[in-house]
This record gives sequence, C-alpha cells and structure tokens, in this order.
Amino acid sequence: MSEAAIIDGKAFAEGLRGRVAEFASQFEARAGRKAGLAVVLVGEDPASQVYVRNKGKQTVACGMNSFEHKLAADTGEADLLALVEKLNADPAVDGILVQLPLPSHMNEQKVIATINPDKDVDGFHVVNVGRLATGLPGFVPCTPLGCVMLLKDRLGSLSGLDAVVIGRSNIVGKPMAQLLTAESCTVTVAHSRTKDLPEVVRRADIVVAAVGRPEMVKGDWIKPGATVIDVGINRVPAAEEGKTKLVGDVDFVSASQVAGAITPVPGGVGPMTIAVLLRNTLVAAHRNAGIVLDENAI
Ligand SMILES: Nc1nc(=O)c2c([nH]1)NC[C@@H]1CN(c3ccc(C(=O)N[C@@H](CCC(=O)O)C(=O)O)cc3)C=[N+]21
Ligand SMILES: [Mg+2]
Repeated sequence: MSEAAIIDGKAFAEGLRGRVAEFASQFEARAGRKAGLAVVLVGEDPASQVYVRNKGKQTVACGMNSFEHKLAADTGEADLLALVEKLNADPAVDGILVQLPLPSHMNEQKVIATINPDKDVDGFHVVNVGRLATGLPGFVPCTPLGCVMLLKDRLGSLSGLDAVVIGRSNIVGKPMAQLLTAESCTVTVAHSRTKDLPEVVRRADIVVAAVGRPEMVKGDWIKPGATVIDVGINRVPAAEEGKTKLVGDVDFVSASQVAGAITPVPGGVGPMTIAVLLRNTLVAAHRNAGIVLDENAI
C-alpha cells in the first residue's frame, strides 16, 4: 500500500492569509480604514494565551487591526457583556471573538448571544447557526470551513461522496455535517454512542475526526484511498520524560498507510482555523462597510 499524500494545511493557510492581505489592503484603500478584529480573553490559561497572541500577530501581518482585551479570570459576567456591547458599537471593530472556554461562572451561550451576529466571525451565534442551516449568507465556524477548503482543494467536487463526521459538537461536528451536505455529500454523523464505529468509518470517502480522543481512529477503519481530515489537537506525554507532544484524533502512522490523503497534526487543520478567522473578519468588514467583495476569490 502506498503512503497517503500529506495535506499541508500550514501551506494552504499561508496562501489564504496572503489573499486576505491583498484584499485587506484594497479594503483599506476604499474604506479609508483598516478592517479590525477584537479578541477577548478571560483568564490566564497558557494555551489560550498562545492562541490569542498568534491570532493577534497574524491579524496585523494581514494588514488588519487587532484589538486584544485581556480580562482577569474573576471578571464578572456583566463586565464581559458590557465589553461585548462596547465592541458591538465600535465602528473600528468588524469581527469579535471571545476565546472559549470561559471560566465556569460565566454563561457562554449568553455571552455569544450578546455578540452582534454581523460581527460574529466565529459563527457561533444562533443567528449564524440558523443562517448556515438554511443556506443564507452569514458566518461559518472557522474550523469546519477550513476543513471544507482543504477537501475541495484536494478533491475538487465533493458531490456524491460518502462522508463520515465523528463528533457532534456545535463548533465542529454539526456545522461540518451541514457544509458537507451543502457540497452534496452523503453525510453520516457518528459519535460516542455510534454502534460499530469502525464499520461506519470504513464506508467513508471522507473522514472528519473531531472527537477529542488522542489517536482513536485506526488505519484499519479507513477505506483505502479515503481522504482523512483530523481536527483533533491533543497534548499527550512524549517518549522523552517530562515532554509533551501534539497528536490528532487519528492514529497517523497506521491511517497514512491506507488513506489517499491525510492532514497532519500539527500543521493541518489548526493553522486553517486562524486563517479562516482572518478571512471571516475581512468578509465582515466589507459587509459592514457596504463594500462589494467577491467572497469566492479569497
Ligand atoms: N472563540 C473561539 N474560537 C476559536 O476558534 C477557538 C477558541 N475560541 N478556543 C480555542 C480553540 C482552539 N483553536 C485553535 C486554533 C489554532 C490552532 C493551531 O494553529 N494549531 C497548530 C499547533 C499549535 C500548537 O503548537 O499548540 C497546529 O495544529 O498546527 C489550534 C487551535 C481555536 N479555538
Ligand atoms: Mg477548533
């Protein structure tokens, strides 16, 4: 069996950021201001701090403004809601991202519901969830949109393909299933209660793993030649004492012996998530400023 092609999400994300940068500079020329993304981080989780810093750096590198708001872990929910309202009203802010998870004393649904749907570049607000479900223009969650971009780049048309999505979260599994349905795939959503998961996965031309279980999907679950998209980002102990490493939800070593193509972790879906966030922000800027943008060109 030949080795799977590696789907280079990092390189694709770089290309996407390049296109975002081009259109961001045209936006600035036409609108007389830069597009802007506000990122709100509550608390000091080290992994979240790294993500937020990377988002900020890449936003600026694309020629957009980055507004970072860091709040203490014990900030009251009312104060966070007041900040979101302020960002909703700020014409320099086109996109708002509140980093999840929030501390347990806050109601995430309530916070997301407060974001203006037209600035909700994560696509988490129920208005955008409804727009995606009904095929209206809105904002699509960054991770699943990035996965579809990688799939279409690799396969061209997805029409008629059997797709299995493992995981049913609001952030990845559910929107992923809707996007694949819109691409005319025959979609199965599998999850922790699915009977004979390996057998279900074996039917799939496209496998999207988003369960958060390190290396759960094995090579002998994969149909030869299938395209495997690994959304998992799990930090696990490395061989060397005291060190850790990142692994996906797919057992890369065995799956890459069988699959036609596969995303690595790191360097696959993760970098796409941030690049799509920047893309969504630029789209938001155009829509909110009433400037026409060919959204398929980016
Ligand atoms: N409101 C909100 N929106 C999010 O989109 C959101 C969030 N909250 N909370 C946290 C998760 C996680 N997330 C990632 C983004 C990029 C990488 C990424 O670039 N990963 C690199 C590796 C990074 C590393 O080395 O740790 C890679 O896979 O190659 C990972 C994870 C966005 N999230
Ligand atoms: Mg994610």
